Amino acid sequence: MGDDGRHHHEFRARRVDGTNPDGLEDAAAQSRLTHDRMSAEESRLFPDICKGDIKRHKTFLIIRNNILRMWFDEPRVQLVLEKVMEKLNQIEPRYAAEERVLAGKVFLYLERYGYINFGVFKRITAPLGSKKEQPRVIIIGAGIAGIIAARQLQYFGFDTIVLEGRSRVGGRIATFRKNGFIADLGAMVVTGLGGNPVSVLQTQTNLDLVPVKHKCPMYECSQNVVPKAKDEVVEREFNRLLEACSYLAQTLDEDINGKKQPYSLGDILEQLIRAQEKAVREKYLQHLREITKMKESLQAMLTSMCEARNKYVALEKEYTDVLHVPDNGNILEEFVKRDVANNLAVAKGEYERLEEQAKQLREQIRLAEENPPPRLYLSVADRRILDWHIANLEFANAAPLNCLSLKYWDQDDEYEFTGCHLTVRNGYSILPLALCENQNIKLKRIVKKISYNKTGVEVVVTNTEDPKNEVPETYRAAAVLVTVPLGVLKENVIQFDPPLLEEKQSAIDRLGFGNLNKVVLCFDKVFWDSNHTLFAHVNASTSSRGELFLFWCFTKPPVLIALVAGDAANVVECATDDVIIGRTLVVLRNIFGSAAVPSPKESLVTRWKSDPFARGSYSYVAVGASGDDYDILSRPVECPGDRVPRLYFAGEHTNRNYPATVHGALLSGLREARRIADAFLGSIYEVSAP
Ligand SMILES: Cc1cc2nc3c(=O)[nH]c(=O)nc-3n(C[C@H](O)[C@H](O)[C@H](O)COP(=O)(O)OP(=O)(O)OC[C@H]3O[C@@H](n4cnc5c(N)ncnc54)[C@H](O)[C@@H]3O)c2cc1C
Repeated sequence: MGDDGRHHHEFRARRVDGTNPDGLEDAAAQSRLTHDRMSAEESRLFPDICKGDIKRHKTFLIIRNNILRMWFDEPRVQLVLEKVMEKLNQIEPRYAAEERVLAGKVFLYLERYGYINFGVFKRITAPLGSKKEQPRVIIIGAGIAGIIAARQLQYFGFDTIVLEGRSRVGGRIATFRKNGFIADLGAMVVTGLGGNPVSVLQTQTNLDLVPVKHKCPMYECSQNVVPKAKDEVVEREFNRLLEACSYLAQTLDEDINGKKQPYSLGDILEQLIRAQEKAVREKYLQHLREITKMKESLQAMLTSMCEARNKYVALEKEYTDVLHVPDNGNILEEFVKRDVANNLAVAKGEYERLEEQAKQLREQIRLAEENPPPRLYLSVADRRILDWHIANLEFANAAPLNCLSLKYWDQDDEYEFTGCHLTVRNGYSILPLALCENQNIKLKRIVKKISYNKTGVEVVVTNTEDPKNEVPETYRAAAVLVTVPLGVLKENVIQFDPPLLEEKQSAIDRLGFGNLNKVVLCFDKVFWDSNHTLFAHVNASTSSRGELFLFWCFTKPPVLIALVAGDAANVVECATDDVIIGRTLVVLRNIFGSAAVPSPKESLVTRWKSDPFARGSYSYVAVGASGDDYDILSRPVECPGDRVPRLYFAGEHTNRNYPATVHGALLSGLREARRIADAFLGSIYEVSAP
């Protein structure tokens, strides 16, 4: 998941800004495709076009980009092939039968892959799939991945049933609504709309998105506001440290004595901080040593000056004496006189030279003493601010930095969407609720066992509709799509028969599943600065850095959402609501004054780790894991000798490029719906190579 808007990764994806006049480039970029190049997936699906002449290649891209643009023009209505053909006819009336066939295939490909006709849109035609009898697919979990997959499969003509353990849909999209107050307890931020499939769903469902304002005042434990300049200096230092970590991630040899020894981001960051502290101390000591040396030189110089002065005084006396000797024209006496005068001039010159040198050295000592290098790398106050930035990163990754893989923690960075981060003012749950319409969803069905073989799948659940009489139920289908969170897979609460292969099980064990909690406080009036969407709270110690470190306030009714990240997120799991809410009010009263902060009208504390249907917040690349593990988790499972896989996996933890996010979960659902359709309906769009 992304950051809070305080510090930003560089956007590397193409900006979707509507500057190209025909909108084709934007349409491709919005679909995470390049307008003038076939993707790897397209090259695989259309080998004859990919290897064929440039003209065919161009035709493919024109058709593809135009279809995408037509979809983005009106995503509330199903885009049908007839309309596409009509449009293409206007653009290029000379298209021959060959191009028309191609257009049909491109259309089916875009639809099957979830580039068009996904989400909540008005249906115009019957399903476009094959005419064969449609098989049944069981989807486990009514989170965003499960619901979009079910919806898509239903659109393709499958008979779907969603089994959900909770009494509500949405999974980790969960909105608290009471007495007009709204607060998102799970996902809350849309990390840019450029390239994001959520932008289509926004249009379809009227999600009210508001940009996160970048300005974020930072309060110390007391009422003091951290000066902006100070915050900026420490933030720059934090980014410098991260850059150094990134450099070390590329260069550090993880092979120690022939044994793989992966590093964590946190360990290396702390080592760098310690190295900087040592370097700064070293530099300061060196400075003191240099001053001592200069002072010793000055001392030696003063001794020499003293000697020179004695010599000079003695010569002066000698000279006065020789001057008093009467001039009797004796050449020798004249010679002695001149010799003494000469020596006197030399001695005087030597004394003056030393005097000048001593003056310069004194000046050097003064300057050095007045401009010492810093004694410390970070003052106590600086370290607290740095810890705040670390907590912010721990929030984004839902894990303490010492759990994150140094090498791969940011492996998905290059897929970051463009545009500012936004929050959902009317509550994110609007999205899953809209997607659930006309879906066959069974709530309060806790899946206990999944058996699969060449004939199909069997899913055993506990029906908890009546808590006094929980009954087992069995569902059968041709295939099953498992979208339960990684945390649930890690707990082995679902028994797989036959058990999952070692490769998948070890990827489940390796990938991390973090924690992040929120404290929601609803008030009858605003007492914070309503010009800001966020304000930061700097904790007193490194160990408590993630505790209530950031407050969000963006809904109309006065609601504050405080974040608890890093190690502090797990502390929340074992404390009572009274303790946590009391602690949050103390923090707020320290910042705004006791009189200003009333008692909340409503309050709530999340405990995602203790939630049996989540077991944490979202996935991260743990020490020892890598992006490959997301791919392994996404692979379907085939029974030996079977024609199609029966067991499929979706969810944020199966999306290598977009993990830990709503859009990642959404894209994984679209991906698996396509995979199941390909397996059971056939790959209708494939063009055989010439
Ligand atoms: C606190 C928090 C903040 C977040 N913030 C953001 C954010 O700002 N932006 C963002 O993009 N993402 C954010 N995320 C991540 C985002 O919410 C998830 O990545 C996404 O919602 C996951 O969707 P999913 O369908 O993969 O899983 P889920 O939504 O977890 O769906 C899985 C479903 O499976 C069900 N289930 C579990 N076990 C069983 C069982 N045994 N039987 C039957 N059903 C079962 C669950 O009840 C659940 O409904 C946040 C998550 C959390 C927890």
